[in-house]
Amino acid sequence: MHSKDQICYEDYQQTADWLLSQTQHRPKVAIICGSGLGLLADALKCQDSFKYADIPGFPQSTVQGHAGRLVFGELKGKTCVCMQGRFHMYEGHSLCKVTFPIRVFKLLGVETVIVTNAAGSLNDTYHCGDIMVIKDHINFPGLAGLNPLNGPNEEKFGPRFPAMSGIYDKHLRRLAFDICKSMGYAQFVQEGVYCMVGGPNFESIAEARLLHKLGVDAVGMSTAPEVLVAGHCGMRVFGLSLITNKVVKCYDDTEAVNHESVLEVGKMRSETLQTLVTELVGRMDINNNTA
Ligand SMILES: O=P(O)(O)O[C@@H]1C[C@H](O)[C@@H](CO)O1
Ligand SMILES: Nc1nc2[nH]cnc2c(=O)[nH]1
Repeated sequence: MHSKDQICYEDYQQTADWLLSQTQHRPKVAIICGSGLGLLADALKCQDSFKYADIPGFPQSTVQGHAGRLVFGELKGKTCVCMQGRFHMYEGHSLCKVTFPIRVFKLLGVETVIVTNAAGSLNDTYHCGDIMVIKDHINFPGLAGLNPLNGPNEEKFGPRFPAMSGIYDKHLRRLAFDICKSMGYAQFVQEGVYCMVGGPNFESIAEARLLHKLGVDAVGMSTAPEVLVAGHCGMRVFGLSLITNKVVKCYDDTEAVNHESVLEVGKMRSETLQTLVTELVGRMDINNNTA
């Protein structure tokens, strides 16, 4: 490792080599579980799991609802790796640390990354418990210069100036909608724009109104950095937001969001999300290699 915040190619490689020496699984798909959505990992068969604390070079989860385990296993015969708990900028991690696992996944041979998160809705037609297929994002920290790709570009991963148009794979989005229709989920599945803010505070009313005016459908505190880094190294990206609350936009509204209620809605929808992700992985076009 160079300086505290600078991570070099060999650091990612060391962690990947360690994981490859500890498991026979050779994942093609990585799944990142958002707040309260860690139960997604329970669907994996033939599991090998590792606490983040035991993985050389891995950051640590500090947020309630993020177990801090990396789980390898099979979903519908496809080998996956699942992060039960992600890292957020507001925990004090640098964005290189937040996205460290993504580059490790690339070196493990992962080709598709599925990101999930808990988010508040700005779109008046959305309801608590809705699932939003992410069509695109607005990355506020990124627009302000806080970007995991800052610093010397690591050409072995990708280009200096990666495009982000079409980053959320159209084919997978369409497939997700087909699955939702056939499972009877269509009435609570939406497609929209996710916005990342830094957190850890939830939005003020003026901020909520600003996001609403900008056309944001759902707001959260994660996802965009992981998606940037996955896109930079050529991985296919699919994203889901679980709408855990409506963002307060009215000064007369006395309700206030809290993390506990976010986790509660996560629990309520965990089985549905598990089914959707399992079916999606099952119907994905990937080559499944084993060690
Ligand atoms: O990891 P995600 O983005 O799902 O977590 C969201 C944003 C905050 O970390 C937390 C707020 O309850 O949920
Ligand atoms: N920023 C933000 N993150 C969330 N995560 C879950 N709900 C919310 C919300 O309302 N705002």
